[in-house]
Amino acid sequence: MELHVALGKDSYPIQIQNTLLSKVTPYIEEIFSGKRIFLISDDNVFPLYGPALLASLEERYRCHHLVLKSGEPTKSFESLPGIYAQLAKAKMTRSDLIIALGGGVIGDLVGFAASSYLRGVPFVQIPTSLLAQVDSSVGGKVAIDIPEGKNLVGAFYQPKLVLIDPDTLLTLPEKYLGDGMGEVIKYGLIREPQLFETLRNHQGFHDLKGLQTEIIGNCVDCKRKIVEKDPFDKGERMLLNFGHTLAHAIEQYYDYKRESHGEAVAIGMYQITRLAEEKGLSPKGSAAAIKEVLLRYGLPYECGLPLEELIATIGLDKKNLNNALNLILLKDIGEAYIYPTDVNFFISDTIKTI
Ligand SMILES: NC(=O)c1ccc[n+]([C@@H]2O[C@H](COP(=O)([O-])OP(=O)(O)OC[C@H]3O[C@@H](n4cnc5c(N)ncnc54)[C@H](O)[C@@H]3O)[C@@H](O)[C@H]2O)c1
Ligand SMILES: O=C(O)C(=O)C[C@@H](O)[C@H](O)[C@H](O)COP(=O)(O)O
Ligand SMILES: [Zn+2]
Repeated sequence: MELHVALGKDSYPIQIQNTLLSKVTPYIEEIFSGKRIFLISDDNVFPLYGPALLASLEERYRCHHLVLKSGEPTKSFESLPGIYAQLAKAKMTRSDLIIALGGGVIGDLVGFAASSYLRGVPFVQIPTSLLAQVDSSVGGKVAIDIPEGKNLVGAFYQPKLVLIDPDTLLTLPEKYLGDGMGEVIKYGLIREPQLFETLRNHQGFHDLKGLQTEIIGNCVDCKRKIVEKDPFDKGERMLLNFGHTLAHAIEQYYDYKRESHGEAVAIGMYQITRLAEEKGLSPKGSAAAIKEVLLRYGLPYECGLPLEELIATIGLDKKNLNNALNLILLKDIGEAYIYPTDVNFFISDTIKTI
């Protein structure tokens, strides 16, 4: 499947196809006429896919590479000096190309490094986790986490090309398939009721066999349409943040070391809907429907944190504009809306912990 993100001069193609990783050069050639490529990956992904990918690229390009420690803490300020130093050592210029090979951590971090080194070096996303294939590799949000909050330092910087090979999911550990399903369930809830129905009728990622590539395409296409209308997150794109106000606060609370992003989003979607139901802002029964599907995909719906512990971080949410906190709530399963409010929304007589 081929999709195209139409963003004027920042437009780019997305290829989704099995075994794609073994034949990337023609796709790279279409968007890049330079000579030098710098590939960045992590220490789980590189040993699996890096050597073969580099070998094929080296037939045509001069290649350099850097392997970073895997895990969310790598998506931090501390990783940047090392990346910039290696890019400088390789004499990378704005007419060269950076490739991010890995999950969302590598995509977000490398994308941010690419956006800032020389004020912008072109980059390509080759996502290898389910989460990165359905969500983070598309749309150009690149960022690092800081102790004060998730993704608080970043940029909008679109890749030149996204290459998605669902076969890489064969080596992805079960836990991270669950993480990706957190974002897949999000698409079902905000915009894709039929997808949600399909998810409701299956049990776990493996049970979706035969539908997996189609589901990845469905999610990417859903995100593509939203990003094309609102690339800079000023309105409709905020819907992609369903569950994320609480998710980001939970991740930050545990210093990005306990709940992974997909798990935190799962908890965030259920808990915000529970609060919204209590206030009559979402239909009764929607939180229960979310919980049922989360459990089917091995995802959590609570983490035992007192809500009041999260209020200060919620105040830093990026959807907070002109003193209004823009929450994303469900009008129905498959339809989300923006609800401008303030942190008092999170003060409830009955819901004290999430
Ligand atoms: N930019 C966006 O729009 C956006 C969207 C959603 C999430 N995110 C970000 O993405 C990050 C989470 O991404 P993630 O869940 O991919 O985490 P991750 O990058 O940490 O990858 C999860 C784990 O899987 C390993 N891995 C990846 N692909 C593999 C493969 N094919 N085989 C074996 N192991 C593999 C990684 O080494 C890592 O250990 C978070 O920082 C989140 O904020 C960004
Ligand atoms: O692309 C978007 O827009 C999203 O909100 C996708 C989210 O899944 C993703 O986690 C994103 O990084 C969150 O963005 P942020 O602006 O809230 O940091
Ligand atoms: Zn997310």
